[in-house]
Amino acid sequence: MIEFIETTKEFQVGQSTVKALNHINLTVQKGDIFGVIGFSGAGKSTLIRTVNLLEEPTAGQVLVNGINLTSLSKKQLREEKKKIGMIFQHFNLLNSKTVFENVAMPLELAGTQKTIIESQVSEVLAFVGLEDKANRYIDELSGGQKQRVGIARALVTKPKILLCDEATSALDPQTTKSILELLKRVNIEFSITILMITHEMEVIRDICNRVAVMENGQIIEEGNVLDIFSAPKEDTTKNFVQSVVRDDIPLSIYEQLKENNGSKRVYNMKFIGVDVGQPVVSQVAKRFNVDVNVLFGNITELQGIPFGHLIVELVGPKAEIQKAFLYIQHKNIQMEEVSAHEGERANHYRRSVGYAVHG
Ligand SMILES: Nc1ncnc2c1ncn2[C@@H]1O[C@H](COP(=O)(O)OP(=O)(O)OP(=O)(O)O)[C@@H](O)[C@H]1O
Repeated sequence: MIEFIETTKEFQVGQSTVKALNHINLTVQKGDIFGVIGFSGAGKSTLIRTVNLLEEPTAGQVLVNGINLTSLSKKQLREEKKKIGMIFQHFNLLNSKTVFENVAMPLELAGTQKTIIESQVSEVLAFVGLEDKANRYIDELSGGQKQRVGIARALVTKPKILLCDEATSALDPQTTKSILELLKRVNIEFSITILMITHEMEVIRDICNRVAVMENGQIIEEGNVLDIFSAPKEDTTKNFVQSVVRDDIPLSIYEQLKENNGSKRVYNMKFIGVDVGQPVVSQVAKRFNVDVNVLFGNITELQGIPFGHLIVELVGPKAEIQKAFLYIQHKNIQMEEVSAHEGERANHYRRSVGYAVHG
C-alpha cells in the first residue's frame, strides 16, 4: 500500500518556486494497478519519484506499507528500497553491459551470492521471455525487448511494488500492448502493486483498476476506472475519456432525423457493465412490431465489462416503439432519445472547439 498524505514538493528555480505537488492525498491499495494520468507538467513524474525517494517531499508524507522512508537509517532504507522496483520510459539500461549483467546489477550491488544471482536472473529472464537473450548487449535489442529487460531488472529483487514512469510511451501500439500484458501478469502472478504514470488513456483503459487525474500538482479526480470512464466530472477527465471512448454521435445521424415523419425514433443506448447490445436488439425486434436498425456503435471492454454505446433506430407504430423503449430500459440499459435539434447544438459546439466533424 502507498499513502500520499498532504504530499507537497516545491522546486526552487532561480528566484521563483515551482509547486510540482500541491497537498496530494491519495491511497494506492495492495494489489492495485493504479494509473495516474495528466498532461505534461502536471506533476506525475515528481509524484511517482517521491515513492522511492528519488524526490523527497518538501512537506507532507509518503508511506510505503506504513513506513515513512525519510525516517529510516541508510541501511533500513536500502532494505526497504529493494521492495520497490521501477521502470522508465527510456529504460535506463547500461548499453556497455549484457542483458544478464543489467538484470543482475541490483543483486550484485546488494552483495548477493553468485549462484543465487544466476538462478534469480534466469528466473526473471524466463518470466519476461528473454531467456535466450541473456548474453546479448542492450544495443542489439528492440524497444520492447529493452523494456522487458527493465522489467526483469525491477523484479529481480522480488519487490512488492512496481513504479512505472511512462513505461510504454516510447513504444509502438503493438509493443505497448504486449508490455501492458506483461505488467498485468506481474500484478497477478507476483501480487505486485503497480503505480504507473502515463499521458495515454489507452494504458489506463487496458490495465488499470483505479485512476487519478492530475493537473497543476493536484489530483482533480480519482476513482475506479469504470466509474471514471462512465461518468467523468472534470473537463480534463472528460477529454482523456473522449480520447479513447468516442461517445459523440455522427452528424449524419442528426441529418437523417431532420427528414423524420415520426415513424422512427433514434436512441442512444448506453451500456455500462450490462450485457452487450446485440441480444437485446434482436429480442426487441422479435417481441415488438418494430424494426431495429443499428446506425452506429462503439463498445469496448473495461476490466472485462462491456462499455460503450449503440445508436439504434426504432421504426414502427408509435405505441410499439414506446413498448420497445420501456422493455430496453427494463434491461438496465440507459436510453436517450436523439433529436435533430440536439444535432444543431452538437455541430455548433464541435466547430467552436475545432473538433474533427465526422459523419
Ligand atoms: N528538478 C526540477 N527542478 C525544477 N523544476 C522541476 C523539476 N522537476 C520538475 N519540475 C517542475 O515541476 C512541474 C511538474 O513536473 P513533472 O515532471 O513532475 O510533470 P509531469 O506531469 O511528469 O510532466 P512530463 O510528462 O512532461 O514529465 C513542472 O512545472 C516542472 O517544470
